[in-house]
Amino acid sequence: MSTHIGAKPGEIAERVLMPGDPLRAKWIAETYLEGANCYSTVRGMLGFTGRWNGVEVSVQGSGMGMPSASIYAHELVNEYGVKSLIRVGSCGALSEDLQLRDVIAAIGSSTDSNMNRMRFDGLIDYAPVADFGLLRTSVEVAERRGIAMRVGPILAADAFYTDRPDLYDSLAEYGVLAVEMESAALYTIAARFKARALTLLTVSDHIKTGEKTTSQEREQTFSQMVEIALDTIIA
Ligand SMILES: O=P(O)(O)O[C@H]1O[C@H](CO)[C@@H](O)[C@H]1O
Ligand SMILES: O=c1cc[nH]c(=O)[nH]1
Repeated sequence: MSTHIGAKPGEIAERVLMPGDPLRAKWIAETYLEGANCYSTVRGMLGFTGRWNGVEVSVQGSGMGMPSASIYAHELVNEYGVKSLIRVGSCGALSEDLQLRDVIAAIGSSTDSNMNRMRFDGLIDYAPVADFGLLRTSVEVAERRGIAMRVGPILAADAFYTDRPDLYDSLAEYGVLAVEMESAALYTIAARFKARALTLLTVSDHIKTGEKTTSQEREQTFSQMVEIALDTIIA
């Protein structure tokens, strides 16, 4: 086992879905994966492996925020040989034309995190981006399934509760669709260690209108996003 994941060697598939919420991981495993087995309960951050259409897929909770997600992405890739990671998360919509439950594929992720500034000595504003192959496949899968998925840039923020909503308005003017809390770190770690990563999101909150889904809905009802992610990761 690694420091934060209790799986034995070989228990985690090369293809992993990563929700922040460990109970969303459990719901995905129980709802979609054939023969799902729980390989880790360390810190309650559940992980499961099963099969989707005959292909081994794992689902690993990653917690909230970039420090937590970085730990899981780093250990999955470096200690368990994971090659493809698709985050399946919730987000707050910044763009007026998004509705609750819309699905987004994040082509790139701006961030207010300091992690990459430290990586590049504050000299480079590194641009974390999705793996093009996974992104292209997810678009094809969404089209095939008749799901109107939006593709665009998002923000990965350190804080869920912001003191600077004005910055969200500015970002929306620059085409940023939504805010979540992990994708910039996920894309950076995948790039650094030669893995593929994509973030898919479902709009759980609307920052402009104040509409929101319940915690139970965030845990157990984002099925369109999960189905796109599963078909994409085995393609
Ligand atoms: O629903 P998950 O995947 O946890 O994602 C979003 O929800 C959490 C905040 O409620 C943050 O982790 C954010 O990125
Ligand atoms: O980070 C997040 C996730 C969901 N909803 C938000 O408003 N922010």
